[in-house]
Amino acid sequence: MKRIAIQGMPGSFHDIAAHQYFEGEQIQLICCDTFEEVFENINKDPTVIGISAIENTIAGSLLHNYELLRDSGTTVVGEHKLHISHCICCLNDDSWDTITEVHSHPVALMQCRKFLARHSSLKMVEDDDTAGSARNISENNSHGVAAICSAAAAEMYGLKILEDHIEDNKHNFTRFLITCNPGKADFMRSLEESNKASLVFSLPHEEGSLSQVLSILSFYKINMTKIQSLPIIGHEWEYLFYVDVTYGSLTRYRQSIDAITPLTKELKILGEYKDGKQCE
Ligand SMILES: O=C(O)C(=O)C[C@]1(C(=O)O)C=C[C@@H](O)C=C1
Repeated sequence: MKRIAIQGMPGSFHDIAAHQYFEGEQIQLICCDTFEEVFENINKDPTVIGISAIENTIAGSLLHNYELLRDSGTTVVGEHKLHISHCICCLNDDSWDTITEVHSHPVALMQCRKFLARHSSLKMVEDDDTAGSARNISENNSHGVAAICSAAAAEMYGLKILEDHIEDNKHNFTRFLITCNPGKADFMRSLEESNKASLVFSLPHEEGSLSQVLSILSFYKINMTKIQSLPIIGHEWEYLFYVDVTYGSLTRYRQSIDAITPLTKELKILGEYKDGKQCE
């Protein structure tokens, strides 16, 4: 039985992602309130696997999770891309006329900005996760409160769906990273089958330093799929670059890493894994 730490309750999108990624396997969820707790669980017990959202196609990157990933010393061993669709739901005896508040995870609220602008009289309240918002309404019999969550979570907690598919764009996907203790990585994925890597490095403040790194990656036929810069706290105007690359040849990828290492500072490989398919 695999033990999977997620941020959120049963019925959250992390729960859905965990069950899809480990389809056909017996899993036990460790439901955490925060992403910090997810990484703490992996560090406390090396058999625990973590799943953390890292970016969404409407709301953008979950920047703090990049930092947590780097600082935790855990390794990325996989990814999962999940189609996200939200509904707004409430108690059975509530309706559009009686609800005054809407609760959800901040990233979920961001994905429904246009919908919420059309319902500007609703007070928005940020919560730990989408399913937790639904569960609270149900458990506390919260009249006048609605939740934004998946239709599955609405059903799980016995709530009535007022409107479905309320996200700003139907092409709404969240990418989740599967992380574990570095010593367990080889049990979780085969390096030979890997075709994607996540790296982080900083660069000297010199002309063309980033473009040199990118040129080398291109020379080795390494495709950069994402670049995210984040400030280095305490070093004003200096940045860490989080880069995702895909490759057809592990050898060429390794050669490219050897070639860029002297041009970068603090280069760290966060994980080498197989790219994830987009799932409904
Ligand atoms: O609240 C949930 O259901 C979650 O799983 C969290 C989360 C996130 O962290 O981005 C996951 C996927 C969606 O993008 C919205 C929220």
